[in-house]
Amino acid sequence: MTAIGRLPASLTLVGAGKMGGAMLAGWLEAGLDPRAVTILDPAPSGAIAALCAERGIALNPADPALAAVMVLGIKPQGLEAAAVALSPLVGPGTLVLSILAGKTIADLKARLPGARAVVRAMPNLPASVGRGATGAVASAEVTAEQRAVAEALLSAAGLTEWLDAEAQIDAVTAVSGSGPAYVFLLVEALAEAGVAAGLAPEVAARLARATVTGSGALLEASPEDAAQLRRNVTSPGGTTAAALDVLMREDGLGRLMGEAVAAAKRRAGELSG
Ligand SMILES: NC(=O)C1=CN([C@@H]2O[C@H](COP(=O)(O)OP(=O)(O)OC[C@H]3O[C@@H](n4cnc5c(N)ncnc54)[C@H](OP(=O)(O)O)[C@@H]3O)[C@@H](O)[C@H]2O)C=CC1
Ligand SMILES: O=C(O)[C@@H]1CCC=N1
Repeated sequence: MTAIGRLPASLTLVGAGKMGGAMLAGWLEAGLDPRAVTILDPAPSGAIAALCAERGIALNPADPALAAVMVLGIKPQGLEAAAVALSPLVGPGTLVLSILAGKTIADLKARLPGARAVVRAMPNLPASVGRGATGAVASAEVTAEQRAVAEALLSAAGLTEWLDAEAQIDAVTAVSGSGPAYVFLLVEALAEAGVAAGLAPEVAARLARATVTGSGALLEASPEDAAQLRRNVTSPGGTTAAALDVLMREDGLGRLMGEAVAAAKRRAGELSG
């Protein structure tokens, strides 16, 4: 990937776990200077420690400086405890970019009193291969320059959708933030069903995985929408129609997905505060 837009002059990543680490990889690939990055994480993984050593990224410096951008990649439940140490690192010119599920812009400002400009974003894990989907919303104080920087950072991970209202971000969390887990569960369930139908477990696992990755690739390459692609597989009176009669019945996948997304959205609301 080549440089995309206005990457920040300095960036502090707080919490370089699964999601923060994935985003960091995308930023470096997009051209962010590793010497402009500081990572704060009390127990970084071996991979992050090795990356920092290899690329000259500052890891847990004794006296971290104010940065143009502070990315919060810790768990929502850890915000309150982390905020004490982070507050002095947030100045009036700092853009706080949070990926914490549930934590509102007001929550972030309450925990980090120096924060003015806040972008609340919800990425997803395919960011680790540059194929993420992110929803984002900016506080009123975010300048055009800061928004361009946020756009560059988020777009390094893939698709970015700016939202009209912060209230929508819990729905984004429930759909695309958590969504990759639903897809991986589909692979697991399809493989298990294949075993029940008589396949060897390894064969079923390989077929299920290739079916989902192949369908994703087709969905991306095709101008047709998902419903039409589904119809393209479904021969009248054939095997797919028999399966879809089960999946599309009233209490089928649509209802289950609706309940699942509603539960995730509800949980995001519970994580606020
Ligand atoms: N995983 C995903 O697919 C997505 C996650 N998110 C959001 O990303 C955030 C992180 O999730 P995820 O990456 O899965 O979680 P991880 O546990 O993998 O990453 C969090 C990291 O933060 C570290 N950490 C804990 N406390 C502090 C602290 N005080 N200062 C600095 N670092 C700290 C953790 O260390 P330790 O392990 O030692 O606690 C860990 O390395 C969450 O808020 C989540 O809502 C958003 C979208 C998708
Ligand atoms: O499960 C979670 O809470 C986080 C947010 C979206 C994906 N993972």
